[in-house]
Amino acid sequence: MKGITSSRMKAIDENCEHLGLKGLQLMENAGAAIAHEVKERIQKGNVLIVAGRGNNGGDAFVAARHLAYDPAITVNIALIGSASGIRTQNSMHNFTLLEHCRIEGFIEITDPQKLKATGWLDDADMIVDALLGTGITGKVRETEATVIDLINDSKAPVVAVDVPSGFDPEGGEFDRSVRADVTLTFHRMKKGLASDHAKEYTSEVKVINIGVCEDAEIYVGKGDIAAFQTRRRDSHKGQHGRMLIIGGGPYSGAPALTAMAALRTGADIVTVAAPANVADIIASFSPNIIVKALSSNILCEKDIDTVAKLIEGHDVVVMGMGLGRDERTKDTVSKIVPLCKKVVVDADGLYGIALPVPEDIEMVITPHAREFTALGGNGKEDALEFSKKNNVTVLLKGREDHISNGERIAINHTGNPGMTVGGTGDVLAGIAGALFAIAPAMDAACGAAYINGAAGDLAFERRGHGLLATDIIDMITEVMK
Ligand SMILES: NC(=O)C1=CN([C@@H]2O[C@H](COP(=O)(O)OP(=O)(O)OC[C@H]3O[C@@H](n4cnc5c(N)ncnc54)[C@H](O)[C@@H]3O)[C@@H](O)[C@H]2O)[C@@H](O)CC1
Ligand SMILES: [K+]
Repeated sequence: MKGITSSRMKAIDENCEHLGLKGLQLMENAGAAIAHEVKERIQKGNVLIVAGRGNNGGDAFVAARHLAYDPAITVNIALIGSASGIRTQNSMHNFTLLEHCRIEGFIEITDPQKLKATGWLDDADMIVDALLGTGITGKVRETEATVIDLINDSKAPVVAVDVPSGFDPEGGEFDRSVRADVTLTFHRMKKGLASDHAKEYTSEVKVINIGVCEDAEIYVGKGDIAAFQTRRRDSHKGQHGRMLIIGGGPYSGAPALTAMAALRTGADIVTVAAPANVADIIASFSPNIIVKALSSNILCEKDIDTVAKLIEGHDVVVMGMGLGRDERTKDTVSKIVPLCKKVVVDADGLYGIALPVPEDIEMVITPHAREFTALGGNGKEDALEFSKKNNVTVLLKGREDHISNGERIAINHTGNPGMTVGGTGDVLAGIAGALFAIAPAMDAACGAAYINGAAGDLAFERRGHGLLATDIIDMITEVMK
């Protein structure tokens, strides 16, 4: 069973919130399921809840409330850190409710020895491990590290909440982890829990339905762009994407639109490699665009060395807009693809690519229905099948956009009929490239479809059916605020 990443889970949670399903409701279901599991395993006795200060701990506070109502069960709670340090509203809400419940003992732990001294670890018939969930970052720090060791030293069986604390939900290296007797993970299997080495820490993994709305998963929503809306304070130049556009020749506006859209999406550096006849025109659109002139009036084989050097200095290539369909250009496009690690192909570029895409290249394509058909995707074959068969992430544009990486399909509903004007596809490719420079292909394609459509909807509010591609670019920052 394949699992999902923590960021994907976060996006689903946030989409639920925007649909009106509160995180508090999901937390209630998660906590109730933990309590249910504990009671399945012990009918009476002492339960020790070890909680951290994030939502993972919040789930356990809910479980504590449910368990404390049972007269046969005694609940002790060890909170790592202090109550004032509880980081989320939902967790704090559920913590506060415990004042009105029959909790036997409560202690704030800043020194792990204090937990040892309570004797709770020895007396427990069951431990609920809710120190760290999908919010873990980096190596486990103190006090948590020693508390994990203490839980592992205890003889009591352990129910892990979402993931065993310390375990990397993404499947990467980790320093230490709780060894659980059962792991209750919420909504979907997490990527790390599905890995080969996981079982030693998780034992049996039960995937618990916590009532997520299906639409939050199928439709692209605000949650899908949340990860692109924040930046670390210590960010440095270039860290948010260097993008190379290969476009222009017969046309000059298209690559300029792509470049401006990418910059407004947050790309740090955007370079356009364009045929000599249009290079100066593209540069004249904006001083923010770096332009490199190619050898002649169309992209051709002579340009490959220049392009290869440029590719090395960029995270992602976006290719196709305004290139035209000269046979020499199509042939050159096909020779450039193998030089790329990450590439978005749009418009005329789609006529130069060979499918399936080799394993070591990550490609996003952004065809409309006619281009999709030209690539061999027939109307009946949906984006999912096509994507799987051809090792490519597809963003199939239409009244609703269908996006797939061969594993799942997402549908985007933002956008409006005003966006049939020329240039909107170039804008979309620019947004997709900027996001792909810093994120996995599927996340980038979903985010781009949403942002492009939502910016188009804002442009429509102001301009109606007379909206222009440049109006959409102007609205990108509003959507991403
Ligand atoms: N709507 C939602 O967001 C839902 C979230 N759920 C729960 O929420 C969890 C995720 O919650 P959060 O994002 O608040 O994160 P967590 O509760 O997993 O962890 C965050 C806390 O851990 C600390 N921390 C992070 N890395 C650390 C390290 N290496 N060493 C020591 N401390 C560290 C942080 O300072 C923070 O206090 C899930 O695992 C799940 O249990 C569930 O309630 C279901 C609904
Ligand atoms: K946990």
